[in-house]
Amino acid sequence: MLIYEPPKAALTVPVIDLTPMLDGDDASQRSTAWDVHRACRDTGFFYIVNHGVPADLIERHFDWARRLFDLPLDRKMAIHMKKSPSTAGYEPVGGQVLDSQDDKAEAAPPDLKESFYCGMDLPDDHPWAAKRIRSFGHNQWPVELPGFREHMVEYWQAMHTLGDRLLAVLALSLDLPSDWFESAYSMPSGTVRLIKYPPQPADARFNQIGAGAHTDWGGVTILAQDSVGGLEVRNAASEWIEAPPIAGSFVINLGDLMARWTNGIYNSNMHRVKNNSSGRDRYSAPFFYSPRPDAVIEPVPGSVTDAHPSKFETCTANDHMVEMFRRSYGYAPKEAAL
Ligand SMILES: O=C(O)CCC(=O)C(=O)O
Ligand SMILES: [Fe+2]
Repeated sequence: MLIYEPPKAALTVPVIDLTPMLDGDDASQRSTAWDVHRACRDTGFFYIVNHGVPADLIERHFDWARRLFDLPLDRKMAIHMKKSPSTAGYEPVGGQVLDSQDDKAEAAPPDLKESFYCGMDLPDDHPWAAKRIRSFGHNQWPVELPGFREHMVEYWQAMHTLGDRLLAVLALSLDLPSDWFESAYSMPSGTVRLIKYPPQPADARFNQIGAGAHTDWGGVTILAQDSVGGLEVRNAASEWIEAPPIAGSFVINLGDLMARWTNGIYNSNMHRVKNNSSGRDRYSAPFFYSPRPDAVIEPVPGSVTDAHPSKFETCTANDHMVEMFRRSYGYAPKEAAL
């Protein structure tokens, strides 16, 4: 368990304008890629603006999140994530211990958040849904909220498009062709998550906060946060700093698989959430964009040298994600073989 200490207020998470990736020339794309390179080596976090996702889609996303979490608890429990073979659905408060990466350390208290997951919306008999892997089908929708499913599918698609744009700039930032990640992201694992954090309660347990310190497990995370604040990130000097809300932005951070892919040159950094506001719930909406489950994660060309030998064992994307899920939720979904 990592003991909570208050963060510094320095804004060192850079803001990167994605305009060149939408309609820029080669030189402006390379310059953006270089900004991304520096951010990924340093904190592994950056904000993006001018990303091409309409503001009203993001606004509607938060409206649906509020409507979902406002449902009575028994209605939300009716779609508990344990009922889905792909773990899609509702996670009640206390359902996850995000500060669980080091499974030999003293156990941390559970997170003070509730959440909802949905993955790629597939029919149950689709070959990937039949494998019962996280993020592929078996979504559970709240019957009380007509239109919720259609919205989530629309948001999923928008994140998929933006995710591909980010992978292109990440590839360029590593001196690779812009389509380098494409084959690993055919039939990708994409998960929309909605999260609600109540204000930090006075009677919380020792070191208990909204989301305990953790790294993300997959490829790239695209996070929309509301105006409340509370996201904190560990910087290159291992100090905690705030990543405050910036209107119209997404926070981008790299997950463990991207760190493995780059042999640790890029950082999948620790972050955590504490809602210090008085009386305001905080809502956030990450999209986890990860390679296809059977993608073998080996260091990209140029990332292993004599001076920088290979740091990680080769694994499949799914091996790592399942293990991290098990550590934080205390169970592993029963999957078919890949
Ligand atoms: O709510 C946030 O700002 C971050 C959430 C997060 O880190 C996660 O879901 O992995
Ligand atoms: Fe996270």
